[in-house]
Amino acid sequence: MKVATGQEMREIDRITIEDYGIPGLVLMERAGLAVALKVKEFYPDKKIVILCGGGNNGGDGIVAARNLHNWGFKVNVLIFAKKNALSADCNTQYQIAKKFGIPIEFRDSINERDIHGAVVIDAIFGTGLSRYVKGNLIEVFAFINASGVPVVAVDIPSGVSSDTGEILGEAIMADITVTFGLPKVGHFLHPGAEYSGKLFVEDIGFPAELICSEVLKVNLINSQTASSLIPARYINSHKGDYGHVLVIAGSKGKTGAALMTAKACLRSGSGLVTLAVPESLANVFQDRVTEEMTLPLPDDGRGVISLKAVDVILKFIAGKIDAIAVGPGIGVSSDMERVMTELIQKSTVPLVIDADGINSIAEGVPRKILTKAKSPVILTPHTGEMARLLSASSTKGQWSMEVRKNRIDIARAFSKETGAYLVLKGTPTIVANPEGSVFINTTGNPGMATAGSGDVLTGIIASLLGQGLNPQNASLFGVYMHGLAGDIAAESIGEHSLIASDIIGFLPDAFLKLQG
Ligand SMILES: NC(=O)C1=CN([C@@H]2O[C@H](COP(=O)(O)OP(=O)(O)OC[C@H]3O[C@@H](n4cnc5c(N)ncnc54)[C@H](O)[C@@H]3O)[C@@H](O)[C@H]2O)[C@@H](O)CC1
Ligand SMILES: [K+]
Repeated sequence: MKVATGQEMREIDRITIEDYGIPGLVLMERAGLAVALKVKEFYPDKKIVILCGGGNNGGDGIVAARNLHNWGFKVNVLIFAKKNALSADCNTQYQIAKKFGIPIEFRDSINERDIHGAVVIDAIFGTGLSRYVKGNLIEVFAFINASGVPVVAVDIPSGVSSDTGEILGEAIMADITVTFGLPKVGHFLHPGAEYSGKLFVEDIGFPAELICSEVLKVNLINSQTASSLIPARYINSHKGDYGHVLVIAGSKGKTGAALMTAKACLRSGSGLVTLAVPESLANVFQDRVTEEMTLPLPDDGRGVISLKAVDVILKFIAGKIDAIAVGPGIGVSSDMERVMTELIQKSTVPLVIDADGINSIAEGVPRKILTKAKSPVILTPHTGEMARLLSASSTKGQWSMEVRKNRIDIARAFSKETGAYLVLKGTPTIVANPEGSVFINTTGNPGMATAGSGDVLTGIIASLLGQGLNPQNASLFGVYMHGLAGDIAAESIGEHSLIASDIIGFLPDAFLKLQG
């Protein structure tokens, strides 16, 4: 499913009205009706207070009020705008609502009596929010939030930026948001996602070719996306048909990361997994692996692989390996930086680069090297690693803030610049491809913020690459399944106790759930 920015949605509104000839008032009728129906479904016996702005979001609110009034609900409309400053369509709805005898007041404040025992419909600002909320509206929004009344937001909670999910000054916290045509980016990025509550996307008649248009570059990764990407299993097949993944991971003190990456590969369907580890630790691994094979790599004597490992790896992968995962727990050294430089330029199979693999690039390899990659590369940084990739160390703090605030733009720009696919882990995880499209994941929970969670994701994505999914699909399906397994784990054992091996443990349930 596509996701729109505020500006894209306004353009869809405009084309629908001007080029297709559907009047704005018709769209507004359907929008307001959709909201009223949701209110009736969720709050059938309540008094309803509709807070409206003077724009078209307010117009939707007045239509909702009229329908609810017509169905016998007790409704009150409070308009937070000047009477002479209503948009044309909002004013039309205001005039109609007056004829229906609906109580309407123009206000600049609100009190306990207004909302006591009521459900509030928030129709103050929608996609037209263009600046910080100021003055008395700050108090109105804060008062609604503190009151604890149920809130249904029209299109997007007032005060939330449709483009970034930022709170512009203050915002109303909704239990339910009813949006139209397409979800907006601000519904999924934080804190907008928390403010939106449960989201419903209602069809109000926008032309399908507009809301499915390739011009829209932000997409959602949901169960439909994932269902369409499940790698096939064939009756007449053998392990060689499901890919052989080489996991290059682990160093002294960080053996668990390597093992989890390899295990996640196997649990995601790989036919064969070889774990390449520093040779001084080979015995440690030998004792702990079960289904995996091991490949000892020359190391520097301190349990971190040395530059000589490159030749061993390149020789090993020739004609035998389908994908490589490199980085979990591997350590950072000047040799590792050179190993990464060589691998990126010489690997004949796709690479998933994570953790210390990313840190090595950030520390000592100009990221330009990624444009010289011989095979597709997927990077899977978390916020801190992304900041490191983008910054000189002196500006790391500033970049961390930037990555937190601007996840979509940062991911998109990096992928376009380097030609690498980017999986920017976080809440939510964003996938970006070099053509400028981005994908927002919808699974996952705070319980997954735990050591090793990223190593598991790396293993899943590498496994999918090995099974023949292209880098984009392996990333999309991988992040969805990782989050789904985490969600099932959280349902079963709670978020607090969730550890990374639980995510691996619940991968089978995730596959079963997706397959219905
Ligand atoms: N014809 C259309 O374009 C349709 C629009 N729809 C609804 O209309 C909404 C968009 O309508 P509008 O573009 O009129 O915009 P809004 O109704 O979201 O708000 C615009 C008004 O708020 C003012 N404003 C913006 N930020 C402010 C701030 N921080 N403080 C004070 N005032 C501020 C603007 O100057 C403008 O007067 C959508 O979210 C949706 O609910 C739907 O009815 C479907 C059709
Ligand atoms: K709103």
